Amino acid sequence: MSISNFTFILMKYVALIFLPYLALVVGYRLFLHPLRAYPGPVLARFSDVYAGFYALGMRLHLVTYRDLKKYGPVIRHGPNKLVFSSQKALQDIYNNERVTKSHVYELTVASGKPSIFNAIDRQRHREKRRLIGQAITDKAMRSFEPTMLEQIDVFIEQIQLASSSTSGPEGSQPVNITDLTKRLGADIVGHLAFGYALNMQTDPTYRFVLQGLAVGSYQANSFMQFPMLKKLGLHNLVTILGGYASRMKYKDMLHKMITSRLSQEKHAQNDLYSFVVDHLDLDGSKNGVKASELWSEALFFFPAGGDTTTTAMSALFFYLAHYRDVYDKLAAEIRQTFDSEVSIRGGSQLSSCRYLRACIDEALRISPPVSGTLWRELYSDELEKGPFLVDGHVIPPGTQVGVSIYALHHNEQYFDDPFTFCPDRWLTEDREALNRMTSAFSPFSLGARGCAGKAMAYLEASLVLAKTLWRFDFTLTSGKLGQVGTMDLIWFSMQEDFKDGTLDEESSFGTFKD
Ligand code: HEM
Repeated sequence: MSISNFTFILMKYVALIFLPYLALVVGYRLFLHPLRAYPGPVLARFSDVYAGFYALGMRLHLVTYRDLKKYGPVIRHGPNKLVFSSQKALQDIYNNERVTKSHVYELTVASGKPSIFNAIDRQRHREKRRLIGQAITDKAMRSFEPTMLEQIDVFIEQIQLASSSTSGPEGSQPVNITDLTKRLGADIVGHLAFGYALNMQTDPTYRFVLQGLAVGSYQANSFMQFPMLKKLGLHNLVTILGGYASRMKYKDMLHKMITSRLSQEKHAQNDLYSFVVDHLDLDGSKNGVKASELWSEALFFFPAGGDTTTTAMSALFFYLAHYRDVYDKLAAEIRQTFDSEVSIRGGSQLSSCRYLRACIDEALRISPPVSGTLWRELYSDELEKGPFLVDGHVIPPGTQVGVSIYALHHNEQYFDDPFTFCPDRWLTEDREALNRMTSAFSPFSLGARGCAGKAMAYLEASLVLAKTLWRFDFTLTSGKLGQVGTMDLIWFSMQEDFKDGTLDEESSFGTFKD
């Protein structure tokens, strides 16, 4: 028998077995599955390909928003997935001791060791949270603040340098503020996690890490939506394409950071190591967090604390440049509160800047850095203890549930005119409206798995904004660069839903003047 004949017969038998199997699976998921009555796009009701496709295109949060509008407040967005968009569901899912992160988080575990982010076991997570959380409490932030301020001062100097390097048509050179905030975010986290000066703001040597982080987050997000991608070994492909040299460079950097820290005295830096070293389970007798695990936890700080805060700051600059009235009001508040740039630091004066806080909250609402659906499921030992209820729906065992943060933050039931950047909404005297909004505002998620670094995020964003506005006047760059980051409406026919001026890309250009 020739090879081509053999291949043909093989394919025929594969088709004969595989196609009926596929038909059975699709039929079961559409007509017999416990979630069959929930509406949603047909493809999503029987396959994860739907969510996977949009996750790969980085549009899943927008599509989820559109689908919730189209199909109703609870939709089936995967064979075993339900997405909700109410504040009641938010409480029932995330503020619930019976619920844990979904098994898809296991797909993000690197080198076989779960971190605080992807530890699913209740006890294991509690131990990690108790330990790691110590490095990012309000108290820890007060010790770390001088280091953060030093880095922010470098950031201000970098804006100064970039805007004055050559004169542009408006008298100063346009600056891509997103690039600068990314480097700042990573430098701050490098100090907090490893007590190490990566100096990405001033020296390009370690900037390759930013690209690696972006690929890592993209992969993790895609795998969680479409687990088949990981099963097919896509991550190996990325590693191969990324190349041996960059992997070696990364390992070398990690090695340097760890050995440099270990060569110093335990409490020489205000960093993660110093905050937790006395509580590590050094000999493995207490079943606690071991020294070897600490460095993987530290690595998680880069996406957790770097990427998110950077996105928030980038969004803030974007909206301030687009909403001149907001910009003027904020600049006036900062300049009236502080009489010099050096006096800007954490404390009562900074907290008294209510408009600043309102601007940060509004940016986190309109462009939440974590914008997707954070999947959860019932702990297996809770199955016998009574039904799992979410916003009045009894959730069948094995179902992953979540609330789309982006959709909730743009839900008109909670936020009037949700696509308008309006910090004043947070300063309303109307208690009922304020309570309604706060109940749905969840950029940091909530409950036991909510963000541990909230205090750090607010401190960093407040200091960066206050110092930049104190030193500079900035405007949106004119011409094409001024349009960077604006929503590309071609993707969907939903022009009525999304207004021009909504941040889409993670980039925005501004023109800065002293
Ligand atoms: C604006 C900035 C930030 C936003 C919007 C944000 C948002 C979030 C969200 C939504 C989660 C839950 C993720 C999930 O359930 O899968 C989370 C978890 C976490 N975040 Fe943040 N975050 C921010 C900044 C930070 C910073 C600065 C740190 C400090 C390093 C940090 C540390 C963590 C940690 C350790 C977790 C895991 C918590 C756990 O599972 O116990 N975050 N964050």
